[in-house]
Amino acid sequence: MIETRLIDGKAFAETMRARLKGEVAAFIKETGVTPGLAVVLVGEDPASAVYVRNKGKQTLEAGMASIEHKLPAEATQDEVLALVRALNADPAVHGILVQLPLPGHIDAQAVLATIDPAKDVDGFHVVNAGRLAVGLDALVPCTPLGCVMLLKDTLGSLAGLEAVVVGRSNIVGKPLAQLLLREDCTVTLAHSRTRDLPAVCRRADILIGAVGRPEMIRGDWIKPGATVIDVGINRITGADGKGRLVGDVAFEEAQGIAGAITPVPGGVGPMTIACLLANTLTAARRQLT
Ligand SMILES: Nc1nc2c(c(=O)[nH]1)N[C@@H](CN(C=O)c1ccc(C(=O)N[C@@H](CCC(=O)O)C(=O)O)cc1)CN2
Repeated sequence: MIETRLIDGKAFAETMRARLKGEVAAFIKETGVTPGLAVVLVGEDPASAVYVRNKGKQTLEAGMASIEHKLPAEATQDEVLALVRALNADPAVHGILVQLPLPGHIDAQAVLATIDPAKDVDGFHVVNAGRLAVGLDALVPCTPLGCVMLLKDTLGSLAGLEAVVVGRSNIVGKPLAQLLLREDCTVTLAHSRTRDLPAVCRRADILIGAVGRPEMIRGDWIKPGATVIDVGINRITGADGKGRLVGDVAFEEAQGIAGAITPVPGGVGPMTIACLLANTLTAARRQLT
């Protein structure tokens, strides 16, 4: 029986944030400029409100400036676009993030396309997605970046490994596939229409669940010894009537089969904000040179 190792994203992210704090202080000393991150929240989605609050808190703890803009759920598309344009023009703002999901009446693609690519610390603008795809320097989406950091910390070189990413979203699946290609993995991007998904997953040395379906990936879909990264954060009600968070992978079933696995919570999630802070410092550096 394999002893499954836990990949502690929470501890990794804490170490990363402590290192960043030192780098931010050195940057401020050298340039006299404090990196600024502006976060835009539209509406009252409770989970989004928590993420935005945590982003603001961790931005300040890292020694950067945090600028929060909260718009009501009824805000119009023009109002959101006008705010993004004002942030593009503000020299004190080096990173801009519009919290997703946006209310249904707002065209998220149009909003993301309005963010200055140099300030696009989420890496969602088509310019950054395109630059990543062709191997140029880009601001890279935070969750996929965090996944690759955890993988490299766990496995060392990823070259030649079979990676299967389950989920083809623009914010996780597609950029993660690009990043894994950049690490010389052989990448399969699987999705809801993939034929015989369990068999495809069983080929993976690296298996990534990024599909947003609670515990869809079962223990017997995992190749013995594989490294499993669970991006899913699903709120479910347990048999006891209490709410809890589960990932896209059946965590208990994976024990004794996977070589290593990220938990939910405490795995990939904390890496998202740590990578956002790293991207903000990168964006500030690039804007000053
Ligand atoms: N503009 C963006 N919107 C969204 C992104 C994003 O990267 N950019 N990602 C998610 C939400 N998100 C950050 O925004 C995020 C999700 C989860 C966590 C996290 O630390 N999760 C904890 C559990 C927290 C909980 O109890 O709910 C964990 O996994 O341990 C941080 C950030 C969608 N929107």
